[in-house]
Amino acid sequence: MKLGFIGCGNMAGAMMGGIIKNNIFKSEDVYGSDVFEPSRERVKNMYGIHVSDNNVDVVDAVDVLVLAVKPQYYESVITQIKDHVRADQLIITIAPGKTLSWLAEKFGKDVKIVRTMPNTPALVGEGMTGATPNEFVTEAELKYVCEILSGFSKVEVISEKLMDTVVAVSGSSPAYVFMFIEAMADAAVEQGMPRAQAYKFAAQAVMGSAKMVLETGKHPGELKDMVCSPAGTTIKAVRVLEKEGLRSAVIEAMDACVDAAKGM
Ligand SMILES: NC(=O)C1=CN([C@@H]2O[C@H](COP(=O)(O)OP(=O)(O)OC[C@H]3O[C@@H](n4cnc5c(N)ncnc54)[C@H](O)[C@@H]3O)[C@@H](O)[C@H]2O)C=CC1
Ligand SMILES: O=C(O)[C@@H]1CCC=N1
Repeated sequence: MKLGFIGCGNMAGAMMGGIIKNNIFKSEDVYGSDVFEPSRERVKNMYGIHVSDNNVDVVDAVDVLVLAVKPQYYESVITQIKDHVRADQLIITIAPGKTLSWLAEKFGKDVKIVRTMPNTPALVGEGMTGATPNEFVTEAELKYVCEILSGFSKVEVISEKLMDTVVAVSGSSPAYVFMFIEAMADAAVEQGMPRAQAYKFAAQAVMGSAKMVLETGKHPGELKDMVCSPAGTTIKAVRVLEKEGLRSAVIEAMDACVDAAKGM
């Protein structure tokens, strides 16, 4: 089997890395096309894949095709490739807002599509992906696509109506987490800690906390309570975070993210 990417930017690169490292595909079986030469050179040098400036070359060469361009280029790319897409090919999309019905209309024929939303922690093998198939994808094909996605992430098959939520809670959320880490590190630097060390402390605390949620199965509130000693340091910080509206800020930010996804 051969895998192709149209668009070889940040997200495609992160996906390729995990897929090749975990031997889901060998580099000689991975193809990528991009209009921008530095993008092509980057993935060629990093992963040793075949690259081309012609999207149709990639469509013709592969069994599974990932559309990894920005949402605003989806329509022109689909127009360019639709006559070359074969009925037995699997198409994976990664753009927010591009629904299965929108995609079906643009392809104008029966095409097997799995709509997904990955995230950039794929780059370090810790991605999270939501996936939803259209009616032409068999159970075995969906399982196969999930195996590919597992090369760089955990995978959940979800109903399409939750896809905009997945954009907010995992597609975009690494950006909010990076801001949180940056803010904690700024505070530590203010207190006198060297910056590199501050990032290490803050990032490891976030990673360990996330692992506790995933591995203990305990409610996040219970885990928070375990940190808050009576009359201790943490509860003072928690009080300020509540006063400054941390929860509300996060919820409003994610509502804005969902609205933006719906508008694409
Ligand atoms: N960056 C992220 O965290 C995530 C991105 N996505 C989605 O992944 C897709 C790609 O995003 P990024 O990788 O971040 O963007 P990017 O800008 O890093 O990469 C897109 C690539 O597509 C190329 N390109 C543009 N027009 C093209 C065309 N007509 N034919 C071939 N290549 C073309 C560009 O030269 C660029 O290298 C988008 O739909 C985005 O919404 C999804 C989840 C997370
Ligand atoms: O910001 C964006 O539009 C893309 C989709 C999810 C993450 N990045």
